[in-house]
Amino acid sequence: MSNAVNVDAAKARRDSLLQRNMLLSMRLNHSGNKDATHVSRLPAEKTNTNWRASLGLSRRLSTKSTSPVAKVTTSSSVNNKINGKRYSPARTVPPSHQAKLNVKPMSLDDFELGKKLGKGKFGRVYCVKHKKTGFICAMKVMEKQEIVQYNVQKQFRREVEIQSSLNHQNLTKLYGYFHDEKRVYLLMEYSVNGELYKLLRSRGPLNDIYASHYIYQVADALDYMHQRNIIHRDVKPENVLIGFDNTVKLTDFGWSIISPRGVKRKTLCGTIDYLSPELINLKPYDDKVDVWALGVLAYELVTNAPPFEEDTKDLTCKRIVKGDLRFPSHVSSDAQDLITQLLRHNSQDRISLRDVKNHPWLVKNKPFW
Ligand SMILES: Nc1ncnc2c1ncn2[C@@H]1O[C@H](COP(=O)(O)OP(=O)(O)OP(=O)(O)O)[C@@H](O)[C@H]1O
Repeated sequence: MSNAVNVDAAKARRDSLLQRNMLLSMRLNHSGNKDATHVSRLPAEKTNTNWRASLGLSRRLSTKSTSPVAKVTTSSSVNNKINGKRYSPARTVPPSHQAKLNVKPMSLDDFELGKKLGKGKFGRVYCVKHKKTGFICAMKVMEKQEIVQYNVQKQFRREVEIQSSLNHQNLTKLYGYFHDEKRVYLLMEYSVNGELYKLLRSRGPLNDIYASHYIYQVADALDYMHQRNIIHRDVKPENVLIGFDNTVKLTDFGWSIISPRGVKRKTLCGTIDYLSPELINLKPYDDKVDVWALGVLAYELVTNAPPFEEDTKDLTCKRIVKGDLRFPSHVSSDAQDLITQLLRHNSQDRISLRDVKNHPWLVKNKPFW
């Protein structure tokens, strides 16, 4: 079998949506969990909805003078309060102001299309150049019809709102979006070296210097998100992109959720190999599911395979719940110590993200990053 076929097969196994639905149907067969049902609604009934209204996205644009690409905003604020303040990721510029600012809405004509960077479930991603300024970014192109057909308007809207509200060096920035009759275009920060997943498949396992550097950055990004009461819920190497100088960017906020502290959630999500015991057991959960996933990621970086991988998903789930964690002998004792502290069965016993950043495995390797 060729390497490409191997990579595709491995990737298919890890496909979040398929796994979620598979696990969900396993679950529904014996538990009928109400909170999980929304992830199984594929494909949807709706096809001729007013797509913009149904996505909750505005046609209006706003500008930010510091960015060469006009900042585009969503019309609706998220109906959540964080620490007593209303969470409003992006403001809408009233039409009257736009007239005064003479803002011209962006369109595809403003960009020169470059290399295709990849293809996701709901679109293709290209490297593009903003013609007027030469600004390079990644453009995700999605068919409106597919968004509505697969009933992912809500997920898409939340992804846009959350991603545009985040500003951290290790999170892929969303600069803005625009649309035409058929498609929606998202403009994002471009990561030149692609997915960590592909790097692992071609060059893994990574040595402690690279692995600890990547784990530090993802921990810092998650810490930033959790401080804003946002849980990522889909941390895995496919969702970590690599930029220049080994800077990594956590990406794909399709399963991210705003979850005020103290409020536990129940929706099932994530990729099987990265699911925490509380998710598998359908227990209420909080941001500690990301801490668990960080432990799985650290293990995968230093061994090239997730810690509980088995031939069937059922067996994988059983090993996760049992906490059957074993290390190959080449994994350093410091790495083992951190991973063990991240992969504690009881979520409250897991190491905090702040302590992750001060763990000896990271501190000792830091001078070599
Ligand atoms: N900002 C970016 N910079 C560089 N490459 C990117 C960027 N965003 C996406 N890509 C590449 O494009 C591919 C497709 O990305 P996309 O976000 O559409 O889908 P995905 O993450 O594979 O999966 P999903 O459909 O589950 O969201 C990715 O696998 C990645 O290689």
